[in-house]
Amino acid sequence: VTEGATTGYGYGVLGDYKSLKTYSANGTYYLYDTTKPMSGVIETRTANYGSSLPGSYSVDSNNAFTSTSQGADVDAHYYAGTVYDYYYNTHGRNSYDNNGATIRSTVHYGSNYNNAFWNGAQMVYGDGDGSTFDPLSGAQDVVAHEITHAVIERTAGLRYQDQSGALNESMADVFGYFVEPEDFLLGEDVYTPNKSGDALRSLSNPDAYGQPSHMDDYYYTSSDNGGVHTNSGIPNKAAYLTIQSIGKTKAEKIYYRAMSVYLTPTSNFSAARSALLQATSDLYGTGSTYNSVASAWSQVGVN
Ligand SMILES: O=C(NO)[C@]12CC[C@H](CC1)C2
Ligand SMILES: [Ca+2]
Ligand SMILES: [Zn+2]
Repeated sequence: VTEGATTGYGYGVLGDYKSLKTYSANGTYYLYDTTKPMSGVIETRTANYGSSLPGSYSVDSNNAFTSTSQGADVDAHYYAGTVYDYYYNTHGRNSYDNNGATIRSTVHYGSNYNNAFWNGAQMVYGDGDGSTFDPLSGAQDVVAHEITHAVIERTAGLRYQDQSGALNESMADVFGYFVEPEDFLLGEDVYTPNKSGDALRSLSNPDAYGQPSHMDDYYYTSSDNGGVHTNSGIPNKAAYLTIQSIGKTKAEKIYYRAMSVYLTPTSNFSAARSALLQATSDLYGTGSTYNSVASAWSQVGVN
């Protein structure tokens, strides 16, 4: 009986063909990728529309994950692999813990669940209700957003409340862009499947989706941990302005260094500006690049 790493294929949430790193044992194929230079693996599971985690392995009898219900599994697995590759190839980081930890994802969580989250140990994705969301693993920027929450937990540890919480959200969105830089939108591939041209958030125009893009419009609220998904618009806009002025290649190095070296659990927006400027100085000195970062944060009212 053959056992070991295999290559299968499947169709993602949007019906797109994807090659998959699978594992074969006892005539069953698993979404279980052993090919990365990590001590762990990339594994994808299903909660089978329930809420107990981690659920059972996503399997297939012939290594062809082609049924409609397998789209969420296919994309969670494939995009987890691309996000792993991004952090390893671009920043030399080996998984979210920088020690090759297994990246575990569970899809088909709950019923018509319009959300996704990192629960401290793994990724969890709902299928959406087909109106607000398609299965959420169908968006590479969402998968990158979630895995970045895990990275943040192991680095800056930004407390999920008020300004540090909004920074946490913003860093997750910004790395969602760095991984999927085709637009400055977040979640557009799975958000409102029956409506085109919209998204969950925009880095370039936070205001288009009800987020502030300047400190003057900071939203003081007790809900959503102090509006973490609203006030993230302010650092998101600063990131957009930074990327537009110095380019993605420099920006992602600055953001990764700030996240992994300088930010702390209680960093607020002003501390983020300082962390990013310190990272910029470390990497590129205090010339035009430095001035561009400073200007971006001044333009959103953070000094
Ligand atoms: O921003 C988020 N979590 O903090 C979202 C909400 C919908 C997408 C999946 C998870 C992004
Ligand atoms: Ca996007
Ligand atoms: Zn988030």
